[in-house]
Amino acid sequence: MQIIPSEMLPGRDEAALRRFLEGCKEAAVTKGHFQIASISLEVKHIAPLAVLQSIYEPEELHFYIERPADDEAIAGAEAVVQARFDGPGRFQQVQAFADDVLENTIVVGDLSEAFTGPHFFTAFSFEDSVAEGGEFPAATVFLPRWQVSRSKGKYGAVANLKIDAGTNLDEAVARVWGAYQKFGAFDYGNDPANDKPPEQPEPCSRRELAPGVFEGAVKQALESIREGEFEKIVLARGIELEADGPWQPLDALNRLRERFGSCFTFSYGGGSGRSFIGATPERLLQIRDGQLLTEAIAGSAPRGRNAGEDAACARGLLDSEKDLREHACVRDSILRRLEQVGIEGIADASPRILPLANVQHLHTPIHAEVGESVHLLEVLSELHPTPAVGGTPREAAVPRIRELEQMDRGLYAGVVGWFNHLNEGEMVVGIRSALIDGKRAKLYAGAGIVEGSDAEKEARETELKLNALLDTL
Ligand SMILES: C=C(O[C@H]1C=CC=C(C(=O)O)[C@@H]1O)C(=O)O
Repeated sequence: MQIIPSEMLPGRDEAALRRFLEGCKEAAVTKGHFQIASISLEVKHIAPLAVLQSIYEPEELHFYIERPADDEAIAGAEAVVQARFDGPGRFQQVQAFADDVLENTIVVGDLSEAFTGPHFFTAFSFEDSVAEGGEFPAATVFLPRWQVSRSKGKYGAVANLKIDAGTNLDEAVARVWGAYQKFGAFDYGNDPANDKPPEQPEPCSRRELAPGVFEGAVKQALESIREGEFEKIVLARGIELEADGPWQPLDALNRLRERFGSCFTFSYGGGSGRSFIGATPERLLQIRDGQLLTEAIAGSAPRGRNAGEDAACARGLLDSEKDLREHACVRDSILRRLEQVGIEGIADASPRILPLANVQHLHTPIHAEVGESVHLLEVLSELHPTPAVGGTPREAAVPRIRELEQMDRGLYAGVVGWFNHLNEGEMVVGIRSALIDGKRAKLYAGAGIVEGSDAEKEARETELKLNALLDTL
């Protein structure tokens, strides 16, 4: 990646922008390869979700992630370059694709703040491969044409353009200049969608994706655990809702982020009119400044109706031998997997409580230092799926999941997130999520099964987890 000194910052005037893009075109001709021109600008207050909503096109790729508690949000829309992969090598393929794009990227602008420069957005399904005709590919990666972000009181906008020998520079300049004017002083009042309150369709039917399967699957899994086939497996159930009108995924997202401020609220649109949205508590991986954060979240209890009942539920969870065992499976597996890629994770010996609006969990944060030689996607490929959504041992448990659940998980319990050229990124686990497709929404929730689990109780737990999305939709 080539970085042009920021004094040459285009966007402050159109002539400088043209000179920068002319340079990119010359590079494209010389190298015989398209160049990505990436322009980063600090802008005045901007609300990434509102901007995304104003440019949202169901047929275009988009990505959004926010954790209100961190005061950070990033949105990207329209793919300037994209790729899809399938199979066990998908993480490596995404990395190779991004490396190739970055080799041919020329960056200019305000690069000192978070979320500046080009960012890649990704979505990985739970399984390595998806069946032909699946709703989303097993791996998608794209570099957006427009990216807007908020990070601790700073706001940024990035435009990425693909420039080759045939690019019409007048059009390219007009496009970026127009976007700069728009994002530089974004006018929320200009969006006709803001004139009326969001319309919320009413769900009119609900059906199980695999009727009558869940509790039987838990019993079968317990049998396999007793026979020593595996120690833990996470089994999920899915429901499909149909509404009297199309769901508005970004309106739903707005409600999710209000309710689940400590969760990662995300939306990924695959360009087929479908959106995968959710509010997940689970960070699979964050790397920034060479520091890695991940966490074990497993073991669940309801929230109480008052402080006393809530504390009693929390105490019950912290004292539950079964939940502690279920949790330890996840923590120990993450530490082992990190070790496989030469990373020493540091974790407390006993978990704490993570309270969410609808449920509470056992939680162990894990942190580590990562050397420059380990790529984020390499760590990701080792970690996914953790036993919080898969099982232990992974090789024995994960292949049984589809057979026991009798449904396709798709992106549920997969991974969504972003990464950049600095080997920084944030990847979260796609649980507490819904796949929205017009009037239809598929919602999934799972529960960890270990010796001592009770099928009925686990079914109730999945109901509690489903509520996160049900209440919102
Ligand atoms: C698989 C899910 O939750 C996982 C994450 C946290 C706690 C879990 C549990 O207690 O079973 C699950 O492992 C889900 O919400 O669909």
